[in-house]
Amino acid sequence: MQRVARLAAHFSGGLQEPEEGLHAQNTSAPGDGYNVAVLGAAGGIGQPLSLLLKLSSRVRELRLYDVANTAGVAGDLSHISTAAHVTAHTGPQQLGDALYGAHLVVIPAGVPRKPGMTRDDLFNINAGIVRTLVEGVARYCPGAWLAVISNPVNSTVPIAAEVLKRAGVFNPARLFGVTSLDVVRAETFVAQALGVDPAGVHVPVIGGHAGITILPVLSAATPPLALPEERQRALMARIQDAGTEVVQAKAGAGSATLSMAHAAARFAEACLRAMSGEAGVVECAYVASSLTPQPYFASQLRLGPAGIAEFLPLPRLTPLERDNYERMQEELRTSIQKGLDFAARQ
Ligand SMILES: NC(=O)C1=CN([C@@H]2O[C@H](COP(=O)(O)OP(=O)(O)OC[C@H]3O[C@@H](n4cnc5c(N)ncnc54)[C@H](O)[C@@H]3O)[C@@H](O)[C@H]2O)C=CC1
Ligand SMILES: O=C([O-])CC(=O)C(=O)O
Repeated sequence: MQRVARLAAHFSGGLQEPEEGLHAQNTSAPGDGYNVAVLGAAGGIGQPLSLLLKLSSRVRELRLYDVANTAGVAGDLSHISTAAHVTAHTGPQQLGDALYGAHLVVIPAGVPRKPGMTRDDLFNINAGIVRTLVEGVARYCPGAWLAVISNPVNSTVPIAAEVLKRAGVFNPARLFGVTSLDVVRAETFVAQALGVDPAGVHVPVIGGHAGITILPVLSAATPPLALPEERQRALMARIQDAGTEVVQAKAGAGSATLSMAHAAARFAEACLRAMSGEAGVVECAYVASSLTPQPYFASQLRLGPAGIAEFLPLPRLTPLERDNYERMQEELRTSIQKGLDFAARQ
């Protein structure tokens, strides 16, 4: 706790611009792996995500943070014979130790949907959780890459950005809303339609992470997909409603956790590969963007050692996709503004 006490004392006057040395503490690229913190690690997503990260040879330290039950999850995972060293951190007093020196922070903390709810119905609880955790990121690991899973992603990412801006440490190249599950689902359902192995399928998904803001660009799928328009519509709707499909199947016991853990682990691994200098890492994520009229938008990104290295141009859209793109604008704008308004009130 000593190192955190020192930092906490440094910032005791509130969130201030950290010293140059603090920015530097988590921007190096060590040869022996990276420190990854999972905030919300004891939850439905957090546990299987932490398991998958424990299996990654790129992870040096796996810091598990939650408000309860972290010790049990960490003790359990720590018996797995892989190199990643697992530590447990419970409650706000231990957030600093979980975050200090982290290269990548993944946030699945927050409440999930029940049947009949929209993702936006989670805003009132999750907005505050994300704000508090990102204040910790700003304070203890301001240079870390930050991947936000907590819903509603369309609003929680703008909140995270505002918190980081207020602390003077916002780096738009390193803040991501995780939309990989939409890509994973699109790949799965397109592979089923094509009758091929999903491993060889690629589908960009752009926009946001709720309902019609999820736009799978089926016309840009590889291998190409030639479906009548009615089947295309049905496939788009299935991908857009896939989260709800799981919420209903779980009947009150939560939302997607296992597929989400896989998707988040895939995204985290891509971040670590890019950090370590691997070329050609491309992922979709919801980020601060100037590709469209909305200040946040999910699109294909080339990741490099310092974060987003390039925004790939949006794929050419068919009239059906263009119509969906136009219809999503108002919902995306409203969700982003809701996040900005929340952050401004604090
Ligand atoms: N981006 C995406 O594609 C997806 C996002 N989600 C979202 O992920 C979030 C988590 O879902 P689940 O893991 O299923 O929920 P869960 O309820 O099973 O787990 C959430 C965990 O967060 C912890 N938590 C609550 N407040 C916290 C705080 N202040 N600090 C640290 N930890 C805290 C809880 O103790 C719990 O362990 C939900 O908001 C859900 O909507 C879920 C699936 C896909
Ligand atoms: O649907 C939900 O509430 C969880 C989620 O974001 C998803 O599964 O895509």
